Amino acid sequence: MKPVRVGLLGLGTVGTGVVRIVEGHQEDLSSQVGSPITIERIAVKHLEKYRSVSVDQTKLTEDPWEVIRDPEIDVIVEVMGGIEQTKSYILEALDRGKHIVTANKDLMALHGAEILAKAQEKQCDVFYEASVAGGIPIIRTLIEGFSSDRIMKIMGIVNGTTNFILTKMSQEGASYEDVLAEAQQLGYAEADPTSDVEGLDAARKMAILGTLGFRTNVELQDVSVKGISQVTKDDIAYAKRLGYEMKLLGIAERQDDEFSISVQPTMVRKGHPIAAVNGVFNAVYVYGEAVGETMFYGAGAGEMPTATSVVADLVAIIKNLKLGVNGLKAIVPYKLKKLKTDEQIVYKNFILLHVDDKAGVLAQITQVFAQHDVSLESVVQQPNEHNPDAEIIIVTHNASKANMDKVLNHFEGLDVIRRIKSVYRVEG
Ligand SMILES: NC(=O)C1=CN([C@@H]2O[C@H](COP(=O)(O)OP(=O)(O)OC[C@H]3O[C@@H](n4cnc5c(N)ncnc54)[C@H](OP(=O)(O)O)[C@@H]3O)[C@@H](O)[C@H]2O)C=CC1
Ligand SMILES: N[C@@H](CC=O)C(=O)O
Repeated sequence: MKPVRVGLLGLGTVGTGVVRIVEGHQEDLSSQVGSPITIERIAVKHLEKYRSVSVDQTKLTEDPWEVIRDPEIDVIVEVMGGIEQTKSYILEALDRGKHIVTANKDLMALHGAEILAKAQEKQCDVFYEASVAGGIPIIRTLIEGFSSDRIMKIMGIVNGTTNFILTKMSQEGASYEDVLAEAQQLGYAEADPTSDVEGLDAARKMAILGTLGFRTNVELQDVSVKGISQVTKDDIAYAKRLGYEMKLLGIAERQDDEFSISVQPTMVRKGHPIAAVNGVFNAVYVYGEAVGETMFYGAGAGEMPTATSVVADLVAIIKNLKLGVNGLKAIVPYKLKKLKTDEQIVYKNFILLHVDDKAGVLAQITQVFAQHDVSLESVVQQPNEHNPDAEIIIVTHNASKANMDKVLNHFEGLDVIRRIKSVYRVEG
């Protein structure tokens, strides 16, 4: 049995897990695919760096091209990160007939269509299961498991770092900065954690899920994005008091052939299964016209969960090699996309206002909502613990984004409003 030879780009958090699984599960893997799997070359940035897994030093190189151009290598596993330079490695590897596994959502969200088209042209596989929700096999589920259905909604906690931060802030009262440092140390955060906390990482993942779920070409700029860096402990406490959990939620919704897609901190009603997803765990809720509600849950980041998905892709490629069917599974979006307008995007809102503590203010404020056709589920006025202003806490019924924007613009010009303290989407 000729071994299948793998070139690994990156030996950081995920790469280390890949080596551990390929070595630790070798017997089982090779019996599944009918050949041994060997990691032949590994590209790293710093040759001398300490590695927590033992590797033959002669396999290491600081030049990824050496791995890409090695004629002995059949499959490239890219767990290095980066976008433009990494894209050029992948395209050249495909030109050379090598199959690709990647965990790189940045690359796939921005250049997935081009890479998949090249893969099809070269009859190569490009699999990217680990790029969304770490250890949850959601990509294969959307492509294969739901091929018969029409997916109407995908809602996900798809960033482990921010869920870890929000959970620790909510359950332990921990500070944002301390928990972010812990997430970095545990290998959950991106090299630049701004993309986690500002929602970009989740937006890239939602663009991938939207493309596969709605079978259209969702691009990153189609996703409206807001991260968690402005979420305060007070906001989390208000959410809890009202019966919600604060989550960074990606939401992709479709109506007929139009869709909207966003990532934003969202107050999720306790009792919705997604409200109970804590720590580094991710969950993807999928609503299909035929199947109804489904939900997929598991670790969204970290060495071994992510490596599980990477190595599963490797196994799938080798099985295809044996059958001679590589390159057949690239998804080609079949529809032109149509984004919903702000008039068509409808959801409930939580608004916290600091206002003058005097008679008539509440009536003035509720009037603004009525004027812009936004009806209210609940309104509470109470003194503010820390200053002479009063607080008004409002939860709306479903309202269009366009009308809510009008309300908020109107508030900007109202003297009695000291501050629009917080505005969040409400789900569930
Ligand atoms: N961490 C996670 O939980 C998850 C990560 N991902 C994705 O997986 C990929 C890898 O993430 P992760 O393992 O956390 O990242 P790390 O930063 O831990 O590892 C990156 C690895 O790539 C190597 N590397 C970086 N740049 C170069 C370069 N120019 N040439 C050669 N080697 C290079 C580094 O070398 P050296 O070790 O010498 O510094 C390191 O081994 C990213 O795309 C990430 O978004 C996806 C899902 C989950
Ligand atoms: N930084 C990402 C890693 C996995 O994609 C996250 O926290 O989810």
